[in-house]
Amino acid sequence: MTEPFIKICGLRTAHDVDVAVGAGAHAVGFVFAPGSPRTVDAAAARELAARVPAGVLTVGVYRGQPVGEVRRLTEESGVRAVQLHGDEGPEYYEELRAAGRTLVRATAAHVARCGELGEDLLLLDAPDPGSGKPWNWGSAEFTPPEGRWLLAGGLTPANVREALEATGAWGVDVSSGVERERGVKSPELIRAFIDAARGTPTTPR
Ligand SMILES: O=C(O)c1ccccc1N[C@@H]1O[C@H](COP(=O)(O)O)[C@@H](O)[C@H]1O
Repeated sequence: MTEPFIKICGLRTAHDVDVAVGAGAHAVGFVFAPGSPRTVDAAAARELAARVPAGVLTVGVYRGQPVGEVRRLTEESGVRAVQLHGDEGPEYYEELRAAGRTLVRATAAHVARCGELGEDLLLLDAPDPGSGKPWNWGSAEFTPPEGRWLLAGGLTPANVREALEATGAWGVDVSSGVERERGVKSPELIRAFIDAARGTPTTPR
């Protein structure tokens, strides 16, 4: 199995960003969706994103927000990718594509293949994103989509490897499973998650 793409989401402190990047995350996420314990504003995200090297993707996370608001927060923060957790249609995706962003479509629905709405990456998530609750990715009824897709929803250092092997996902995304309390990241769990996703034993650092 090749190394999976690993995104650590819901980061709010410079230290957590440095830990995730230093441990080998391929992407880091900043939540702009209102009502989350992880929500940051554009100015805070801009400072955090400025710490991230060019080879690591910065992602703004949105849920059901008007496209103008998504464009504004994305431009003000400088994040390179947009992750959409709503029921946006192809025109919405097209407008953001024209603005030059990488597009991540997040959904709990069955999707046959990545790219149907013009997205670059598909993210299959639980119905209640960011809740830490898993879904039935391990069941016989789940048919993985074609193309590049990320698995999220209730992943932890203890189950991420099994999840990757069971589903064949191209990558994984996590928030709750690397927190010591809701909205507060644990550097140790971030490192353990990345090591586990890669299939390497965790070493104390
Ligand atoms: O993290 C949030 O609070 C959030 C809020 C609104 C939309 C998406 C959100 N996070 C996404 O949810 C999954 C992580 O889920 P879990 O906590 O690991 O179960 C991931 O895709 C985040 O980007």
